[in-house]
Amino acid sequence: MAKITKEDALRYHAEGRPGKLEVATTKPHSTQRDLSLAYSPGVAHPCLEIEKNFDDIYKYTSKGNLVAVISNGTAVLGLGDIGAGAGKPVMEGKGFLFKIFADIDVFDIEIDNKNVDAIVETVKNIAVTFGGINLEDFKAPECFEVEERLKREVQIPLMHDDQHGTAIICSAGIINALELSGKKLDEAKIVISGAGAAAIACANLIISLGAKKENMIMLDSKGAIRADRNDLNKYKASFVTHRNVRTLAEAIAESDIFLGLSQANLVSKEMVKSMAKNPVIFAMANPDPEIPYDEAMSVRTDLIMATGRSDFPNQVNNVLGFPYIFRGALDVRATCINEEMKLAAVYALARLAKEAVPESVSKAYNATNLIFGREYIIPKPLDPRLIYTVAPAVAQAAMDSGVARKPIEDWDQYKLELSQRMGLDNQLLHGLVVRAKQNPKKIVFAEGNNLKVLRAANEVQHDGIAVPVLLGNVEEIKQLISQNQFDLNDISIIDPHAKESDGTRNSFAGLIWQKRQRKGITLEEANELTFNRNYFGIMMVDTGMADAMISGVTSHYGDVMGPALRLIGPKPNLNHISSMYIVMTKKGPLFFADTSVNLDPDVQTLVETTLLTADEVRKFNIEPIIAMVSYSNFGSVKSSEHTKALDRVRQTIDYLHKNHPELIVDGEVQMNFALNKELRSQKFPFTSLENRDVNTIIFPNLTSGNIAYKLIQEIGGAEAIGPILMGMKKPIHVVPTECSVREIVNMITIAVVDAQ
Ligand SMILES: NC(=O)C1=CN([C@@H]2O[C@H](COP(=O)(O)OP(=O)(O)OC[C@H]3O[C@@H](n4cnc5c(N)ncnc54)[C@H](OP(=O)(O)O)[C@@H]3O)[C@@H](O)[C@H]2O)C=CC1
Ligand SMILES: CC(=O)C(=O)O
Ligand SMILES: [Mg+2]
Repeated sequence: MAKITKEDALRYHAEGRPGKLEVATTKPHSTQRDLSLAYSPGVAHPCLEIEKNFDDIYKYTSKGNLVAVISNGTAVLGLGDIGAGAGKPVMEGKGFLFKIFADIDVFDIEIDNKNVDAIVETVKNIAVTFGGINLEDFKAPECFEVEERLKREVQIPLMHDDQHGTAIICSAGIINALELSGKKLDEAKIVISGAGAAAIACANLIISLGAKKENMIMLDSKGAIRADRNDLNKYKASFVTHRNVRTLAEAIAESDIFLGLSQANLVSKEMVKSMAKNPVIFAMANPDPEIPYDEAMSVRTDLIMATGRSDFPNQVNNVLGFPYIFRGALDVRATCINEEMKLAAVYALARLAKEAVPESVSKAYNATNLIFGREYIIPKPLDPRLIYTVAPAVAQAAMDSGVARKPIEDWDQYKLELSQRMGLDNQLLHGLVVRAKQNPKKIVFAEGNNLKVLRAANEVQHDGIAVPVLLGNVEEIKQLISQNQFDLNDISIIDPHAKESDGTRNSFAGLIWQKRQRKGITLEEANELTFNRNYFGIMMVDTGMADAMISGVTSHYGDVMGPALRLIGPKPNLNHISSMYIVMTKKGPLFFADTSVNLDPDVQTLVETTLLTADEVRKFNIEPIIAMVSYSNFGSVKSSEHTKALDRVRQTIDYLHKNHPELIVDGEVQMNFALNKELRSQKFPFTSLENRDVNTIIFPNLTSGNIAYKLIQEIGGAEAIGPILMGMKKPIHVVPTECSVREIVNMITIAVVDAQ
């Protein structure tokens, strides 16, 4: 990552609207009526309802999703006591992270006061506004009393994040680091630099996970916390060491773990060298760690190193926790954030780091090595799974420990809602996944040795969506599986070139020859073709050894489609096959056809495409409302020798209106009139589309269909799933070479549902 300069950071904050947050409205406000509803007189009604029943505040106001990030600026990052106003960029930053990672709205509140009574009184008095309270960057020891007292005063989730958020992430990282270094927490010698908010909380949480207090040495700005010191507050005093050490250099020698929650540049290379074998260093001071990552790593190779920084591996930062801890707590309307909820977050994070990383995360970090190991012990902040992994774990723990006032009943639905909040998913795909899981089918992957394909196979097998069969060299595939730590040990792998496949290949060769002997193919040629994995996979589907095939990541479209058409071909009543893309727009899914097969369709092909598409759309439990688009509206362009494509559309519509009156289809219509029903019904009120939302678009030819879906994918940012081949006797699907793992997974899901 390129280095960030002071100028970059200042410009980022100053340009445009200064700061990083604004307030947005959530209700219509374009008419006088809207204003009367939003404010006086309409607003009086929700006020009176809340007066009658306080819980209605969650129904009629933003309280349930609103968190206060509150600070007095006394321990801002590792910058120290810089004052309430100077801390505001950090608090706005925290609001920013709450929003982007968990869709939680934040007001940042800076309290210009260091007096504990005044702080407690202020927070207590404003708590009614909020669903939760995140205390931030209050220094120790005052922070402990502030939090303890406020927890008694308010009945909403409240947490001092520098204490507990940090402790949760640090503990998850420590669990995984020790697993890799082969050490036990209850035997580990631990040095903690810092005896403030974060340090004390981290020490306490790892103790509750098994670490021994007697194996710890804690240091503050004056050196080791020893029994002979008379300047210790009660929190520090509980960590006194009886070993005869005073300095960090003495304490760190032969230790197993160093936790830094103090200040930059306190640890030297010599100190790193002096640690025990396979040491773990978490230098978490911000913005600069106790020792820079590179410096520590240059000293020894057996070190597992983490910092609070995003520009090095293993960022231990509380951003991995607070958005999701509060999300889970708010969603069950918890009365507090208790120990059970914190531990649930620890284990959820530690577990997640061991799961295969989605391709989107590797891409976001431009990394190929995000595999559980020394350089990846903790999930990455941009991992989209965090929200639906950590938040439900916290919510469940709140319910189990009896502090949830609004328990979650349908966990699948809750996880879907979490994904939807973040725009990660939509109803249609979720419905398909549920259906696929009910009856997972055997899917053969022609390109079993491709990493993207393997990742997709790993995901669908793990999620129970499909039973993958991989084609390719067994040794090569097994090596890729183990290198990438995919959970695919029991997967079936078939190598068409292997001796064991001879029998299957011979029978496929015979079948191919039977099908193609009058098309000039000899038995020898047929035999040769069976070594090709696309032919082999197609024949597996043809003979029922698999339910569907996916290929295309490394093959040309024609190299898969050609043999598929020749060997399997269209269903008996059809002359053509056709293809469809599902384009996921903000307004819901749109079905586009034909996008990939028929270049210049005649009327019969257009009719078949429309009927096939209608059938396919119904499979998603959606009634197709079909517009046949063109550059003309219902006859506005006169027919001539230059309007052949348009005339074919018109003839198709005539045919469908006569022969399929049950189908809701009309045209020819321009795209804007197709998609905008108000516009359409004003100008063309006579159409059989009536005042309906069109969800299916039939294009006059492949050129326009293909351009349209790619345009909306690139410029509109819509996700597109396809091409879904329609009309084949058996399902064969060809994904585009540039497709992502997510697109392959989507395609497999559809293939499974198609094959059910
Ligand atoms: N990575 C992450 O996610 C997080 C990192 N942090 C970082 O942890 C650090 C501490 O934050 P926080 O606990 O909130 O702040 P506090 O002010 O509560 O604590 C700071 C502690 O650091 C100690 N300290 C200062 N100088 C030294 C020194 N030379 N040697 C040893 N200890 C020293 C202080 O000692 P004394 O008691 O004597 O003053 C104090 O105990 C900050 O750098 C912060 O950025 C915090 C939260 C999250
Ligand atoms: C990350 C954070 O909260 C801190 O450094 O204070
Ligand atoms: Mg902080």
